Amino acid sequence: MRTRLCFLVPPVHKIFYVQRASFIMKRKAVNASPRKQPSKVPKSSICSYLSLQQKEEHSLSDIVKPAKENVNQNANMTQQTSQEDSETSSSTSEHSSSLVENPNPVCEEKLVECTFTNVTWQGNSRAPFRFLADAFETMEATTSRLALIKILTQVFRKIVNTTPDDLLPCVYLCTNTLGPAHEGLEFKAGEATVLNALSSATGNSVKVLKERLTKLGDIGDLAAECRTTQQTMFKPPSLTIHGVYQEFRTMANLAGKLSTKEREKHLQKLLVSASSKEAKYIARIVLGKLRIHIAYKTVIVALATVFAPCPKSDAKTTDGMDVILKEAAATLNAVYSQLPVWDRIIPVLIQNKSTEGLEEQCRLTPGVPVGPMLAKPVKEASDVLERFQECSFVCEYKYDGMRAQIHYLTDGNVKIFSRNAEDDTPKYPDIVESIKFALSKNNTVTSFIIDSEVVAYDPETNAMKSFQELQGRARKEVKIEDIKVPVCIFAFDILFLNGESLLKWSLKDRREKLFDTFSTIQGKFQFTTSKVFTDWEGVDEMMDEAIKAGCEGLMIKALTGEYSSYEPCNRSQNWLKMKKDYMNSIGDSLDLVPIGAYYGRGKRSGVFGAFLLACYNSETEEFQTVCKLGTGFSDEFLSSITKFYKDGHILAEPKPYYGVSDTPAIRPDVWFEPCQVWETRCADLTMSPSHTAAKGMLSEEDKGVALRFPRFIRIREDKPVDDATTADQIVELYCNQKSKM
Ligand SMILES: Nc1ncnc2c1ncn2[C@@H]1O[C@H](COP(=O)(O)OP(=O)(O)OP(=O)(O)O)[C@@H](O)[C@H]1O
Repeated sequence: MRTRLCFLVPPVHKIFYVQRASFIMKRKAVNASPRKQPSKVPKSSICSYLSLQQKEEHSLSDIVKPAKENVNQNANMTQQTSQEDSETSSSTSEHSSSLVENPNPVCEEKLVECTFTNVTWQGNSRAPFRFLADAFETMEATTSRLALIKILTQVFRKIVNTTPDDLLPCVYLCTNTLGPAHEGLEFKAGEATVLNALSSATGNSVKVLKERLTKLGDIGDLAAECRTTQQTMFKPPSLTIHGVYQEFRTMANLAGKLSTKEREKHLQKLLVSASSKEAKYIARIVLGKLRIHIAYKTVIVALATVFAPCPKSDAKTTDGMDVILKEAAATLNAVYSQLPVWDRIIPVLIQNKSTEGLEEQCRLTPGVPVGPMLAKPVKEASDVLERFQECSFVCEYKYDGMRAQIHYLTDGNVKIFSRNAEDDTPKYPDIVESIKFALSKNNTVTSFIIDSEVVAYDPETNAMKSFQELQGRARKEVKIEDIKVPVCIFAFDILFLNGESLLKWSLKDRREKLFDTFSTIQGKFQFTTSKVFTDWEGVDEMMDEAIKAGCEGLMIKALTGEYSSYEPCNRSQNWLKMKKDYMNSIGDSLDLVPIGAYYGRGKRSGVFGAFLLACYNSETEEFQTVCKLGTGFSDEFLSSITKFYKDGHILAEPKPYYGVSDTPAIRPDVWFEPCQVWETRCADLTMSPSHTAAKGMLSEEDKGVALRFPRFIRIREDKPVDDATTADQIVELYCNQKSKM
């Protein structure tokens, strides 16, 4: 993917290395400064682990150093990270002539020591949580991606070698999740629950704890501090990885009036048994703020390293291993994007002792949402034609609604999943009904997965309604008779039919299958309006028609050939999106997170008048500022948003993971919790000394990127904050814009 990017935008290749260099510098700065590490942001979408090749392409051989070398490394790995980073590019050639050992412990059948801890255990007991807490502590102090992968690989390898049953809970705890996204199991505990539990476990009053928390700024540090001062009469039983995970699941499953109190008791029990370090990470996990800098992609690479197939003896060179590791990571990546359920994948890995055979055993399954394919923005005909010169392409209306992946299960059940794998079925009983009608003439269908956009629709005028209308629809346990905002499904793809995955089929064949399988029902179930093209003739007219019909623009997709398969979770050039509004601007809107606000004056006095917006840097896990936003708001919006933030989303201090410059004009009057994503449009992007977005990733290293003439469009309720526009995307938009000037 990166290669394609480099091809289209040559400077980006350089940017990547500038980025790495600046990252090393930043690492040094972090070591030198007392400023806290950026913390993990809440809830990752299932897409966030992708683009593996983008940044790890040249790094895998570094992980495959001989085990002995790993063991002898200085235990304080964190101090070495910047050096390791700078050595990375030469590591392949350094080792290419020597034989390397396979990192797969199952192949080599030997125990591998961990450099970050001396905690050990036997195969007949459970893995101690202390082991994981040691790993978390080391990872927290590490920002080098390679070092993080190494530590995590050691963690997984050690567990696979001793108590493989602990691998599944370990993976969930490392990703700060309790189960697959579509199960929707959440911790359901806020700061108050943790403070109450800490108070009961340590004897400190909640008031004292709160005051201390304001000083420390981190609930984990508070929990660790409390444990250090707490004396216990009897030594409580040690915590295990499995035990902690099970306790968390029990807490999450509690429901009803007394559940909050019950949850506190469970948490108290854990905290009483925890050491200082364990308490720190327990408190953080419960609040979804683990702060160990790992995303799904790190987990995938680490697991792939542990379960890479054994090399044939002639492939035991670093280069040979590099290929094996990349393939293993690609396999695991592909499997996870089709079946994002560790409970299904990890037992197969353990049983097969390899990633081999995984694709056959872990397949796309109706009932489990697939990571949706995403699109890249384009703004000119030449971009499209350059991409699709060898094949015909289809233009479809880009509807302004919400993504819906609709599954039909063999037991006749229908499930509807959002873009973030949330189960939206209770929200759309009308869609369930429409699907059954659309299928009614075809009794050969036993199961399917289709991709579609749900749009608010007026059945009387047969017109589409705005996205805002759709957002106004009730969300929970909706009854058909209560529905006030009818919707129409616009189906555009089919991924699975009657037990067979169609992902690898060409879009042309998938569309034929889609049209053959379903009957349309006006205003309830329709196919996207689409036309096939081989050149630009007629595309502009179609764009005008789409806008007139109330759509955002066009989606442009390859019909045949290598670019036409369905790529779960991938935002590639295989799908292009073109929005009329942006054709004269940067090509796309941005989804940004408000992290602060400025009090309004004059007409806006009494409400916030402007906001400080940030993009998300997934590498450093920081929110980096990109503009002050003061236009595009209605008076009602400003009143309601002011109320929303004042009702419990204002912070006393900026989060340690907010990247904000010292420019006084940028400092907001109040800081916000990062809890919303706002779609924002702008005229163009410019380098700025006042903003920090993508700072160090472009040629002017001391400047960030800023939006010029930003304008608020709407709140993106379907996006979690770590799904906001990333610093990488900002760089790409900036470079695309520059190359067109
Ligand atoms: N015909 C269509 N084909 C595919 N996606 C469509 C279509 N019509 C509307 N969409 C919507 O457009 C989105 C594709 O744009 P993109 O992949 O960039 O998602 P996004 O980040 O949510 O961006 P955007 O803000 O443009 O919706 C899809 O997620 C889907 O919800």
